[in-house]
Amino acid sequence: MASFVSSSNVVNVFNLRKHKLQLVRDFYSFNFNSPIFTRSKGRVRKKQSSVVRLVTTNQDIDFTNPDWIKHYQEDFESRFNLPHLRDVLDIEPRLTTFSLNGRGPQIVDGADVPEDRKNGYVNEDDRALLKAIKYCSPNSAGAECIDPDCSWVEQWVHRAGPRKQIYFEPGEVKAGIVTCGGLCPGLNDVIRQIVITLELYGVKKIAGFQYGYRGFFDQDLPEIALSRHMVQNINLAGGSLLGVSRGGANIGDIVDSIQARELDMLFVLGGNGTHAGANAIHNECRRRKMKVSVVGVPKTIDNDILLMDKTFGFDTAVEEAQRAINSAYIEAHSAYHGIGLVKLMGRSSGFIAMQASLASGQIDVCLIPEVPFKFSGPYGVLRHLEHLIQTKGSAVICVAEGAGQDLLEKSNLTDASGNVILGDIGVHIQQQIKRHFKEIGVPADVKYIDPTYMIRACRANASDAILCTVLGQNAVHGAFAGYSGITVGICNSHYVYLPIPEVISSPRVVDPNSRMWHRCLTSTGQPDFC
Ligand SMILES: Nc1ncnc2c1ncn2[C@@H]1O[C@H](COP(=O)(O)OP(=O)(O)OP(=O)(O)O)[C@@H](O)[C@H]1O
Ligand SMILES: O=P(O)(O)OC[C@H]1O[C@](O)(CO)[C@@H](O)[C@@H]1O
Ligand SMILES: [Mg+2]
Repeated sequence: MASFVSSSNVVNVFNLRKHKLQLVRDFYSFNFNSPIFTRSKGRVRKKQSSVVRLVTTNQDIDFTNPDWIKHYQEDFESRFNLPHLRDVLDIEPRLTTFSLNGRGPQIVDGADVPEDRKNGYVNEDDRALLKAIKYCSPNSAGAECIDPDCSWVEQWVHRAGPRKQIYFEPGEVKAGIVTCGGLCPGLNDVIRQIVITLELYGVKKIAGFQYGYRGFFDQDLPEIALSRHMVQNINLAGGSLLGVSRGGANIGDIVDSIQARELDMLFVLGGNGTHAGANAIHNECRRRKMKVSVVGVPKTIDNDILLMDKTFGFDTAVEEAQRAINSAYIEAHSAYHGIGLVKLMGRSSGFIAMQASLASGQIDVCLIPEVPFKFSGPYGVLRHLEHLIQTKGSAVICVAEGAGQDLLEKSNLTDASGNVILGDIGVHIQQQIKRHFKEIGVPADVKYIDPTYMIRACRANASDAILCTVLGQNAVHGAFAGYSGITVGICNSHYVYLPIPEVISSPRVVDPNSRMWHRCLTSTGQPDFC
């Protein structure tokens, strides 16, 4: 069976549930020998009455149907429709208690909204455009096309922000916050902002759950009562006030615990795994007809959540990674035939390695999981290193932890959450380089730096701190608006709400055909290692 497209942004488009449209890799990588295309005056055209073959679905997109865009958009709209408590519960909204004037008096139940505050709320029907580029052809750099003619198809997603109508009585709300997975700069900023915004609505009971989902069932981990006073300065330090953990998420037990603790809202900060858990919690609450809003805030240093411009902590990680790269450069540059090697995080996505390489300008070779490479042989990395040593006298390599796993022995080991434990590509490369230069009789001074935990234990930089602030506020606005099973994000520079399944069906990855990867290659000057 054909595999799916690996470009994250194309995956978004085709990241479809059972009855949805799905296209196959060979279609989207434009296999021009495919029976569905013909060539005409150098342009690729689809053959008349061609219907793109679809996998795992009974439904095809027939691009010869003049209404296909309309159907596509209807389908898109239904996929991105936000799950709401109203869908399963008979509940009425009330006027918000959230004052747009910050410290101004809160609007009391039944009172008229003062004139000066009427225009500041986000309407439920407000939308933001997910994609901003119209590609002329599938051959345009980084093209994300739906049909072979790259037709312009508007894709609208829901705008985030405070609504005028809310679905909870703030004074009666008990809200919970939990942070799961690995650390990420900015976790404390988000916790802080959620607490502050909840209090602005008038919420008095805010519970922090300790060490990820474990905090819901481990009797030795009591809830932490959170208040503005308590979280005021937590953003000044990295880590998570609440602690994090992997594994141990039994959804039934967690929902029992939510029920027993009478939670009305749950804010879940975490990556793909955490969001899968949050969505399962949302579904179980829904099945039990519980009035609980479950809202995610994507936390992934790897930046591997679909559709989003970036996730919080990523910028900070890149900035920190540059320091390691700079050290590697100085070591390599100062040594006789110095080779600096830096391994950065990125299990399946090379964003940190790519961006840090671009930012530093000191990298000669950047290796990421999305782009296979040969290490030895005439077109391999080792041969290029020989060339760099001959011509420049030194070289610096940046490798993402998930890169080149095919060169290592598979361990089949997994961590507590079921994530595959990867082989150490950094150590492997270091050994290979040392051995190779010894074999060819050329001296090489290899210095290996692994700043893995240093880049994620630090506090958020300014741009991440702002992102965290907005995401934290929007998470609370989303819960009060009655949404559940959603997450917050920044898409195409606008803040939006997205249904969880749409952002976690696969990890977001670097598109090897994207402008950004090409810019990285321009910067490093590396050849294709294959
Ligand atoms: N498919 C799933 N369904 C329910 N819970 C899950 C699922 N996958 C992971 N979890 C739970 O979510 C929590 C976090 O998962 P994981 O360790 O994979 O981190 P993550 O959220 O992906 O963050 P990171 O980016 O740091 O890897 C764990 O407690 C794990 O048990
Ligand atoms: O050692 P830990 O805490 O499991 O985290 C390591 C993992 O965390 C990640 O940064 C994701 O958060 C991966 O890139 C990395 O493999
Ligand atoms: Mg994960």
